[in-house]
Amino acid sequence: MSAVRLARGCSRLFLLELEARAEPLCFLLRAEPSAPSCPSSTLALLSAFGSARLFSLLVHGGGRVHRARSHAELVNALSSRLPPECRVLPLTAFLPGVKDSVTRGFFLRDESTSSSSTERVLNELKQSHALTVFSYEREENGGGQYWCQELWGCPTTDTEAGENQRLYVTPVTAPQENPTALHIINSVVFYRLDDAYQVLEECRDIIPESKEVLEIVNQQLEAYRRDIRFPVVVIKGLDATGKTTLTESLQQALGATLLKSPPQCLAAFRQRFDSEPPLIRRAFYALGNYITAAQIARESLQRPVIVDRYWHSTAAYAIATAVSGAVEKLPALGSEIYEWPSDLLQPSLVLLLTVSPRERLRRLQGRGLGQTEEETQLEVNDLFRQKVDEAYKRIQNPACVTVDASPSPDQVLQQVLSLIRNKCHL
Ligand SMILES: Nc1ncnc2c1ncn2[C@@H]1O[C@H](COP(=O)(O)OP(=O)(O)OP(=O)(O)O)[C@@H](O)[C@H]1O
Ligand SMILES: Nc1ccn([C@H]2C[C@H](O)[C@@H](COP(=O)(O)O)O2)c(=O)n1
Repeated sequence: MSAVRLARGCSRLFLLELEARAEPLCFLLRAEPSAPSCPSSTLALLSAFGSARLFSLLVHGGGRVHRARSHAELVNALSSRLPPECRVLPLTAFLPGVKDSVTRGFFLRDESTSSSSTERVLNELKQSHALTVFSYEREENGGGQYWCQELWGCPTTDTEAGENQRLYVTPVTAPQENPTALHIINSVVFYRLDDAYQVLEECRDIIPESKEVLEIVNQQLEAYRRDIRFPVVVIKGLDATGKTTLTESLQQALGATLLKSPPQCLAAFRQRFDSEPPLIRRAFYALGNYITAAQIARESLQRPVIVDRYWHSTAAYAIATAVSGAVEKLPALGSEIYEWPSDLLQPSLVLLLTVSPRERLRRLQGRGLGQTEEETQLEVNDLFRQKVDEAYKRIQNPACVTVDASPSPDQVLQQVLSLIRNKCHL
C-alpha cells in the first residue's frame, strides 16, 4: 500500500459504497494527474460520477463523541432537507491498516435542475456542524480526462493541511482489509472494559446519565473476578426465539441463578442510550456485560448460572448494523473482530437458539409486545437477521453451540439439559 502515500495530506483512501455494486469504489487523491492503475475502477468511477454535481462531506473536529453525534444528525438532516434528486451515499476515508484513521462521511450525487437548494443546505450544515465539503469537477489534461477534488465553500480552521488544494481523483483497487473492520474495533465493538468506559467518560458533559452509569459500573466491579466455580451457560438468539421461556425453565430445573445482560441496574438508562449513535450505544451495552460478568462471578460461587444474552449479543447486533449490504460483506471468520474480550469472564457454554424465520414471526406476532427499532428492522429485513445470525456463529473463544428451538418448550428444555450435562458435567 506504499502507493497510497504519494503526496502530503493526500494519502487517505476514499471508499464509496455504491448501491448497485457489490464492491465499493475506491480512490485516492494525488497532486498530479496520473495514469489509472486500475482501468475497471476508472470506468466505474466515470459511470458513478456521471454528469451530476458531486460533493463529499467529512465530519471533522471535536472528539470522537462529537463526531459520532454529528454524523448521526447529518444522516437525518441530509435525508430530510436535500432535494429528492440528490442521492446520498456512504463514504469512508481511511489510511489502510491504521485502526483509528477511519472517518465516515457522505457522497452526494446531485441531479436536481438547480444547484441552489443543495448548496443552501450544504452551507447551512457547514454553519451548524464541523464539516469539510469537497466538490468534484471534470478536467481535460494532456489528452486525458480526470476528476479533480477541491474544497467547497469557505475553508474552516480545522481543515487538514493539503485539503484545500486541487487534487486528482485516482481510482485504485480496494485494499483487502476493508475499513469496516478497522472501524468496528473500539468504535462499534469493545474488547476491553477500559475502552468502553472511556467512551462514557467522554460523554459526561453531553449525556449526564453517563456519570450515573459509570458510578454503577464502579460499584459493581469493585471486586471483579473472572473465575467461576459452578457452570455458567449463556443463551442467545434473535428476539422471540424462546430465550426467556428456556432460561426460566433452566433456572428451575437446575436450581440456577438467572442473570441478564444488560443487567437490571441499567434498565432505567437503556432507552436513553438506545437513542445515541453506535459508538455511545454499544459502549453502554459493553459496560452492561462487565456488570453481568461481576454478578456471574459472585453467583457462580454458590450455584450454576444461566445468562440471558451476553457479549455475543452485543457484538453480533453491532457488527450486523455496522456492515452494510450482503452477508458476504461481513469480515471473514477468524477476523479479530469476532474475538472474545480478554478481560471479560468467559462462560462454560454458549447456546444459540435458532428457529425458522416463519416460526419466529409467528411467535413475535403471538406475543404482540412493543419492539425496539432494531427488532422491527429484524422483522422487515431478512438480510439483517441473517447477518446477526452469521455474526453469532463466527464469534470465537467461546464459540456457540446451535440449538434448534423449533420443537415444543419442553423438548427444547430436555435437549438443552442434556447438552449442559454433557458439556458441563452437571
Ligand atoms: N419452544 C417454543 N415453542 C413454541 N412457542 C414458544 C417456544 N418458546 C417460546 N415460545 C413462545 O414464543 C414467544 C417468544 O418467546 P420468548 O419471550 O421466550 O422469546 P425471547 O427470545 O425471550 O424474546 P425476546 O428476546 O424478544 O425477549 C412467547 O410467546 C413464547 O411463549
Ligand atoms: N447483551 C446485550 C443485549 C442486547 N443488546 C442490544 C442489541 C439490540 O440492539 C437490542 C436487542 O435486545 P432486546 O430488545 O431484544 O432486549 O439490545 C446488546 O447490545 N447486548
